[in-house]
Amino acid sequence: MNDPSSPSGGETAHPGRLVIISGPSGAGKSTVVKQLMKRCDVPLQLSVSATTREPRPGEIHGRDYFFLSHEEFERRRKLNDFVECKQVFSLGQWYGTLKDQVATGLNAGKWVILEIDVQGAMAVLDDPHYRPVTIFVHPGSMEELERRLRNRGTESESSLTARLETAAAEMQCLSRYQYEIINESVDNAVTEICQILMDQRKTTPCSKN
Ligand SMILES: Nc1nc2c(ncn2[C@@H]2O[C@H](COP(=O)(O)OP(=O)(O)O)[C@@H](O)[C@H]2O)c(=O)[nH]1
Ligand SMILES: Nc1ncnc2c1ncn2[C@@H]1O[C@H](COP(=O)(O)OP(=O)(O)O)[C@@H](O)[C@H]1O
Repeated sequence: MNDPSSPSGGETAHPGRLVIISGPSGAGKSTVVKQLMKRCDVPLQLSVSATTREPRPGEIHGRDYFFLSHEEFERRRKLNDFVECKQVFSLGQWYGTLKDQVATGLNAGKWVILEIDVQGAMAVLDDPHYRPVTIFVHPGSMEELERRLRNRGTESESSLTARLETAAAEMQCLSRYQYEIINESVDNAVTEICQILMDQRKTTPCSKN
């Protein structure tokens, strides 16, 4: 997946860009993005979101999310620290994209990946300041989605139900995205997304430096 248009060893004169990856909880977004970061020859940075939900076993503060109390999240919301923030599920948990994560990446010429829900994606699209590449990832059927969420073993029955209900609504927004990826095989999904980013990079005008 080397980019022949890259002038020298990956360091390019291309400016950074936002890449939104949305899709139902359990679609495989995190799995695909982790592989994408390793395999794709585009300078990527994953934006670490803030959330009020509890960490899952193995999740690390600052790597997977910034895990904040409701009070701290609200304080940062009032300080206008978020590009967008939403209460994603009917479980009362908040999620938000931090401005400093996005700014640091874009200023360094990175393609900054936002793994965010549909409402968050629409909020970013409404802001003329950003021209994100938008990608919707789903597993092909609701039955497969439920199987993946159950196999992951991270959700209570009520959380699982909320995620499946939200998923049905999110699928209605597929047409708002530029690209649809059906994540049947992780390898194929990664290859397809990487190709999209490399193609987009060729058409993104070069910056002055
Ligand atoms: N709007 C918004 N949604 C987010 C953000 N970070 C994560 N999400 C979304 O919140 C939902 C739940 O994420 P999470 O609790 O990690 O569950 P998972 O997607 O099943 O692993 C997913 O749809 C994420 O894409 C964010 O910063 N903003
Ligand atoms: N293509 C795939 N085929 C089968 N299982 C998958 C695939 N992609 C991801 N998974 C599994 O599905 C579950 C949900 O994936 P995850 O990356 O956590 O989804 P999301 O970030 O969209 O919530 C995980 O257990 C993961 O290992």
